[in-house]
Amino acid sequence: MSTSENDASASQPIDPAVQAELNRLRESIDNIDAAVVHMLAERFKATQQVGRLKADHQLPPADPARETRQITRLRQLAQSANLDPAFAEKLLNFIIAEVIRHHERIAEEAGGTTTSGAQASGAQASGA
Ligand SMILES: C=C(O[C@@H]1C=C(C(=O)O)C=C[C@H]1O)C(=O)O
Repeated sequence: MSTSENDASASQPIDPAVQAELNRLRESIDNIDAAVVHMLAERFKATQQVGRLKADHQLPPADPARETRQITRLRQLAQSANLDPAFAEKLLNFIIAEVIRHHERIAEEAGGTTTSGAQASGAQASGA
């Protein structure tokens, strides 16, 4: 899509008031995106520690019962925040699948088992 009518920068100038509003909203989006990145980084720091703890004590990388509780809770939070619960569930499954990969790698490096259990891939299979 090189010269599309959908490309605002390629069409006629934008009304300055509209441009100002767009800029204001985009600043807010940029701040939110930065917060999401920082919060995810903190979450992964915590999950890496969980991964090391599990590897040290020969616990499996995935905990499907915990995942089920989290998904239930997150769907409820999403609903009360007017966010699509299905989207919230997909996002959490996507993140958890990555965490489990990290835990498997940590266990492998520690010389432990890589089996994460039948439901461990449930996070991946159910939409991530
Ligand atoms: C972080 C953990 O390990 C895995 C990852 C989870 C997560 O990212 O929230 C939840 C459950 C586990 O499958 C944990 O057991 O708490």
